[in-house]
Amino acid sequence: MAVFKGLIRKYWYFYVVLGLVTVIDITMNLSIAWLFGNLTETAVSRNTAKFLPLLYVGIALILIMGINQYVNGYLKSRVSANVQDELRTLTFRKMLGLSQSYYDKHHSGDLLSRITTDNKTIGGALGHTLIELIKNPLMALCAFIYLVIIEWRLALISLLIGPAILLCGVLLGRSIRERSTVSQQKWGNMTSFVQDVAGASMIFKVFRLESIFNQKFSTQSRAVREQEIKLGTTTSILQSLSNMIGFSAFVLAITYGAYLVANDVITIGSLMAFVQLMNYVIMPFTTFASTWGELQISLGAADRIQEVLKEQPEELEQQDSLLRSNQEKKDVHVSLEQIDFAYSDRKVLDHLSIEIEHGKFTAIVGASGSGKSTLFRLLLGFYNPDQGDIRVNGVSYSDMSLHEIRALYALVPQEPQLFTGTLRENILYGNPEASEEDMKEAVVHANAHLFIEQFPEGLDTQVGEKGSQLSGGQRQRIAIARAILKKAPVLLLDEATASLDNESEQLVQDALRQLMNKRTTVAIAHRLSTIQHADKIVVMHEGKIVETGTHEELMQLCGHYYELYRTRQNNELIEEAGSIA
Ligand SMILES: Nc1ncnc2c1ncn2[C@@H]1O[C@H](COP(=O)(O)OP(=O)(O)OP(=O)(O)O)[C@@H](O)[C@H]1O
Repeated sequence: MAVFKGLIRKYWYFYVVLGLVTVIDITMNLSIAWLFGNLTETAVSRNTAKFLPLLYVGIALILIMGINQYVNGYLKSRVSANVQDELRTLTFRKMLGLSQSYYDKHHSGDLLSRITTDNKTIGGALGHTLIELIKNPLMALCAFIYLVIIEWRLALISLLIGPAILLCGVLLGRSIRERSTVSQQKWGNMTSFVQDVAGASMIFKVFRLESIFNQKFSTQSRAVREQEIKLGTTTSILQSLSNMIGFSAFVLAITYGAYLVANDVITIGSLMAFVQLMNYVIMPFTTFASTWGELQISLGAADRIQEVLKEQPEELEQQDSLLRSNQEKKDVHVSLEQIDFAYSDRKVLDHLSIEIEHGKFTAIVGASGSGKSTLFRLLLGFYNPDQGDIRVNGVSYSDMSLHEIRALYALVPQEPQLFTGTLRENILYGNPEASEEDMKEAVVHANAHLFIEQFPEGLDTQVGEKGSQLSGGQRQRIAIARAILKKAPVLLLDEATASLDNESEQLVQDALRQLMNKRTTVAIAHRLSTIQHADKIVVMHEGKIVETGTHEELMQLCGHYYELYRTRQNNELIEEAGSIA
């Protein structure tokens, strides 16, 4: 509801004009009823002189009605488009500010369906349904007053239908809203599934998952269908009850009207005007069912958008940051002190302490699931430690804003994560204000110029969805160029070369060496051959640090690192032999 109220307040002036247009519309409708009555009276009294003036009045009424309806339609679609734009932008902005834990728990497809389908429903409601809900009772009231003037006994019959139809609406409205919310949730699940599958075409083709996915999709689509049928059933019951009540009142009133004409209580002209007016009284009530249903559906959609809007965003800015005033950001020393961290109740990091020294290369190694990526997530401020502290040049993360924390790092993730658009756009995401020279320098340092020069459109080449039109090594080098351009004091590398062949790896390694040169670097490494020259290697095991030292020191210990090194070296040799063969 809060979503609705805010938007109505914002576009109040549209609603005022629409209110005026509605009043003109009602006046025109009542005038048509008056015209019918008069024309009939003229015909009965054979007063042909009145025909022409009445015809002119009719033409004028039709013209005014036409213009008014155009203004009405235009304003409604404008409100609807404005509301949708506003809400979409608001939800998207909110989405960008959501915490990492929100993204961990919610599927992106569900967010997509809220921003698109739910948003459209709300736009329709605020542009159309709401006006109808105001116009219809007003129309019924005015027509009713006119009816009272013509014949109060007939008017009383029409009065019966209002409360009866409203009662049905109230009784069935809640069920419509609930069913539509469930239906939208199921739509969200289905959209998420389609998004997953469409983004993994190579996997479903290679693993021949077509029939399994077909089955899964059919199940989800059926679930949507069944929910929509349930929703349709309830709205149809409401619709048919309203129609039955409305038409019963109509038949009753016409019969009684005919009786009054037969007994010369009212004229035939009054009966004609009455029939028209009765339509205006009944129609709002019969259409009330569908408009009320639409409103309930849009309230369900508003609930789903409200759920996102009321999520607590990350606080990116913070007043009085100690780091800003204290330190020269380029010389960064990061200390992780006795960090404990758990996802829900599963402890992942246990009393973890690491010193990330300025200008040094720190490598993190350890078995899969030992908590290396989680450590990065904490460094980037995606999660707060449950215990312990992270300090930058002695300043605690709790005294820094998230903007400042994230400004400290450039990240080359394991999956390069490019965005649809050109190479240039993707590289500039590292620093949108960078000059053309800086960008080109970053491209050269990342060894990306070697392949970009071969593309006819150079930096303006489209990369495709998530960079699908580039090779793995090319994507990595674009991600490295993006990281170089950020010129952040600390570089985080997450197994950046793990999935590449030897040639690509060599190019990427060269690029990384450029990037790491004299820069504080933390790298998660699977290929231990790439970190032998690291200033410090931290070995993690089940969330704890079990060894720290240089490659030589750790090899002499003959402990975890030694074992890891031997196992991985064997694997790398096997891989190399495989690639040579
Ligand atoms: N968002 C999450 N919610 C709940 N548990 C998670 C989440 N992310 C990771 N985990 C769990 O935390 C543990 C550590 O995961 P993490 O990704 O940090 O390990 P890792 O050392 O980087 O592994 P790998 O080398 O395989 O990438 C794992 O047991 C994993 O299942």
